Amino acid sequence: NQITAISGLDSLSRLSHLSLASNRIDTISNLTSLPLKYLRLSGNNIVEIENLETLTDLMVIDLSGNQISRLGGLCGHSSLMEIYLQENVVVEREELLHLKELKNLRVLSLNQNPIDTVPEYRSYAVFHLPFLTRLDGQTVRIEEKVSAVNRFSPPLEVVAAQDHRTNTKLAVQNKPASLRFSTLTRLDEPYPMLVMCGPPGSGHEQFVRHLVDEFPSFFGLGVSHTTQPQGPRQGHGRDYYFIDEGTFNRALISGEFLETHEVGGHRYGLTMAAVEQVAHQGLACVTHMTLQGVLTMKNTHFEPRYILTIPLTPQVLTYVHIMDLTL
Ligand SMILES: Nc1ncnc2c1ncn2[C@@H]1O[C@H](COP(=O)(O)OP(=O)(O)OP(=O)(O)O)[C@@H](O)[C@H]1O
Repeated sequence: NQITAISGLDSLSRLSHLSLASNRIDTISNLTSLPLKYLRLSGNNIVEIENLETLTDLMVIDLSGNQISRLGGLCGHSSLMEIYLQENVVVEREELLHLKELKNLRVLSLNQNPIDTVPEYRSYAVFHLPFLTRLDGQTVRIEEKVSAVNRFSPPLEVVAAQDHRTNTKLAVQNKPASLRFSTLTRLDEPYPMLVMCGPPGSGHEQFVRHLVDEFPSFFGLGVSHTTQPQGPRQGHGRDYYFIDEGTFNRALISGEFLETHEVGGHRYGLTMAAVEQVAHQGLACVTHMTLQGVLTMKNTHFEPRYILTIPLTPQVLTYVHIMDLTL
């Protein structure tokens, strides 16, 4: 039809299905008093999803074929099960975050929107809207859900495996083979190495330092490289090798690292050379790292002993629980 505005429906106090598709409506209005469950406004000129706050029973909304770019107006509609928004102008994938709280949402269509071409859009949607069963007309497969989680919130094992794969590949490709002191030990007796780990603030770093100070004829510190700025009490080559992002990347690409990890926006990595430097002195290498670093080390040919330190404060115990420790 040629309807340009919604009006005259106020008295329909039992109206649950309404279709005003293929008209010339540009604003959603005058629906607030209706107990709508199904609302079809496809093929209009609507720019904004608005004035729907009171439609708390809404289960299906079809706004396909409009000019909509933002999804904020759908937030809070917890009874919504199906949203049709194909052929609109949604660009930003962050718009999907407005739908995160819609726990009953099973079907979402956003095909033929610019968002369609945003890299990893589907995976992003599947990750943030885990209850969806159909997205853009296709069933959401369990494999997609798993790979979306691995992409956007990967379990430590996955991060560690990827880290190990990268470092091993680069080391094999870009580093000449050389005789290593750490591998000159007998086959039945691998190079002795100790890795301390624990949640932030657990004191594993001080523990390592005490070990090296008290038993200098047995332990040597495997000093990691980091992009974190050097603190006033920290020594270059003693606590860490403090390097910038570019130097870290070059070392990574040339296959220097056994493992790398990012903590709090800073990067950390233990190089083969750092271990070799200790092995060369006939000492056992002791070092400290995060849990993911440990999991990467477990993929290497080294067979360190691992010690986990956990201060028994409630915050740290929560952290340990979150990390799902399976050392
Ligand atoms: N090569 C590495 N790989 C992975 N993690 C590392 C590596 N080197 C250091 N880390 C870890 O990075 C984290 C941050 O290091 P940082 O020196 O900032 O310690 P911190 O903030 O003082 O924390 P803590 O109190 O746990 O020592 C620590 O848990 C440290 O063990």
